[in-house]
Amino acid sequence: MFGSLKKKLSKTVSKIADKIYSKGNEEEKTEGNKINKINNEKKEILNKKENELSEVAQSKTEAYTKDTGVVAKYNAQIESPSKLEEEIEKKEKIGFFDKFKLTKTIKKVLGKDVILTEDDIADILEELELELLEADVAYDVVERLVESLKNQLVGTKITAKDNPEEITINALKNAIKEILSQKNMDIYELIEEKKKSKEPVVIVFVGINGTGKTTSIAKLAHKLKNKGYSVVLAAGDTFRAGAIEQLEEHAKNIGVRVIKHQKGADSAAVIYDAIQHAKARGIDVVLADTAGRQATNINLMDEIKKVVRVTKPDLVVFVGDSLAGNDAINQAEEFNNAVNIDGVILTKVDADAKGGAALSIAYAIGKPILFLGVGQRYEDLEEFNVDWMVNKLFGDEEVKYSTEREF
Ligand SMILES: Nc1nc2c(ncn2[C@@H]2O[C@H](COP(=O)(O)OP(=O)(O)OP(=O)(O)O)[C@@H](O)[C@H]2O)c(=O)[nH]1
Repeated sequence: MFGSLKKKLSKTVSKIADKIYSKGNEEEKTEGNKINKINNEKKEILNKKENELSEVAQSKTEAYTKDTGVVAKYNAQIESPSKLEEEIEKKEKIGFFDKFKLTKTIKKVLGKDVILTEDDIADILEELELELLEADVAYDVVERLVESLKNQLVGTKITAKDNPEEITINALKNAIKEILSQKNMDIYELIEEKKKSKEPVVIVFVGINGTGKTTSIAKLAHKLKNKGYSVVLAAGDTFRAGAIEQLEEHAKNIGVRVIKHQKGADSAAVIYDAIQHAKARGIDVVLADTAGRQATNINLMDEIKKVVRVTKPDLVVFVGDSLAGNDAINQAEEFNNAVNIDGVILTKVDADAKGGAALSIAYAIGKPILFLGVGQRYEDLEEFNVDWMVNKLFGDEEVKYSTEREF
């Protein structure tokens, strides 16, 4: 899952890390040259001073040949180089502060401290932009991600003790967390809340044809039932041939009831009846299917507005097909404008190598992804949260999903 996105992000990590190392080496190389230069200069000074001193000592010796004590002093100086060096350092005022500066320079040079400039990573970020667009990540999301990466990396000091790969991965993780920072929604909390007032939670599923609404309803019913909640389904897709029978098949497999009318009946009426049924029997959750519709079809969009107006659901969930990439994002925006989506279920993520929709859809409409459809079995519905996504994108394990079909 998210295979190609994962590869693209790890490529960026290694490119930026390489840039940090090479810049550090450059600095180290430059600093290395500086050290050699300083050492050579020092050697020259030492040699010059040594010659000077020996001339002085020579002339002194001549002048004071009588006084051997003095000669011994000068000889002693020439004999002990460290003493000589001290003498020279005093003379050439290398002294403590100069020494410290020298050490400091050496420290900076040896410390490989690196501060990335915008130019250092401009090409890498440009390449990342293209790669993300290729993975169907929405343009605004790509811009936001790259901007965040730049703000975190440019101008920040990276020292020898830092690990450039770690620095870059953390910056990318932060950028992705920023993009997926929509307020999360805990469906179980909502159910517990409504149970207190003996009211069912009503969830209406909307989306275009074939995205996986009916299937996702069945998977969620399966999940809720396993968590001990009672569920009833509303066959609100009275339009598509076979939709009611498909939902009945799922209901039978999972062991829940379906409230249905005949084909062509009013969708809002079916859902309304299912709500009354749930209230009368103290059922916890009503999951309402609706007919798939193109967001561009004004009449069908008016119908879904009526369904929401009449049934007043607790949640309107948009079901998007991750394989549709940017189209899924555009559809989510259209439905959100029409009926104010509360959350998203993104289906067929198991079959979606790109992964761009998962990164973009929540950002595009400012609403959280609630679940991901990851296969064709009833348990193939993953609860979505940011850390889970980040772990999938940067974790080591290769996630393999079963290709079994249960429906
Ligand atoms: N691999 C995979 N297939 C899925 C997933 N979710 C749904 N599908 C398949 O997608 C196809 C369409 O699913 P439906 O639930 O019938 O879609 P729908 O939105 O109800 O379709 P309409 O009733 O036409 O609106 C079916 O073959 C499902 O098995 C998923 O997460 N992974």
